[in-house]
Amino acid sequence: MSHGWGYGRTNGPANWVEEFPVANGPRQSPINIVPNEAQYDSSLKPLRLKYDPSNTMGILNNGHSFQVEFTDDTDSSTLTGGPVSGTYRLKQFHFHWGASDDRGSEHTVNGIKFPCELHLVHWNTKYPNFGEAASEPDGLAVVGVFLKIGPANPRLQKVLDALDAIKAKGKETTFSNFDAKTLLPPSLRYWTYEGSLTTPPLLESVTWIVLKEPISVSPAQMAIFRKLLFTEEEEVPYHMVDNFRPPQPLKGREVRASFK
Ligand SMILES: NCCOCCOCCNC(=O)c1ccc(S(N)(=O)=O)cc1
Ligand SMILES: [Zn+2]
Repeated sequence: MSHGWGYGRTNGPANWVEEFPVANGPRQSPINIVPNEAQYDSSLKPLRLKYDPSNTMGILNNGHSFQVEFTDDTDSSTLTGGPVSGTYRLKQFHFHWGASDDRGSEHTVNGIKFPCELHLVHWNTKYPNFGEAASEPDGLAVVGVFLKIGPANPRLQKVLDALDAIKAKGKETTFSNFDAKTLLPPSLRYWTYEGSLTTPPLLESVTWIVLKEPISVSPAQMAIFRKLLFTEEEEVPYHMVDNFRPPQPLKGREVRASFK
């Protein structure tokens, strides 16, 4: 690709393989989840998410999405249980969304796209830091949460209210004391499979944990996501929309369910 990767016609998901050949690898993400083909695994443990709001560091527009970042120098915000062994620390959460409510999620369920998908990114503390963990097959665990059109979500609104300050690529602002648990649905029932980062470098280091129950987002709230820009302040502005990779081949992988 002549310029950095993105979601455009010349630098989007179909082009990523040119610079990142792992794009055609055996454990790429996202995938289409077919609930009837998921194997219930009674040995899967309940997911344990413990998030400390005081770990919230800030919020950043990185030109591909926006992310809320957490300090990860202690075990105060962690994922344990579920399909993983050991302790994984929360590093950031971010979203993927569409230009309209008919698309936007990365994972799909029976081919159904949701308007938005939340990713809570955690790294395995058996490795010294996120960067090292990201290149290990058991290095990362990402919790995916679907957002479905419905009533406005007041907990999500706290995040959306910060977006005015980070409209352009590279902008970041203070954001503190946010409890990421408030973005989770009541049920933590999940599907899990071995996959990858869904953006370059597409590293095959992610244990995916996709929650079955969506959280709500209103059309007006979706419009706020779409005011963000892929571009820097002085550039010709392009709205940050359709920043999702489509589902990738399963290549024989098993998708397990934590529920019957
Ligand atoms: N710099 C040393 C190696 O860095 C590891 C690669 O990470 C580069 C930044 N990308 C991410 O952190 C990153 C994190 C999560 C997801 S996703 N959408 O799969 O949840 C995609 C990308
Ligand atoms: Zn993501």
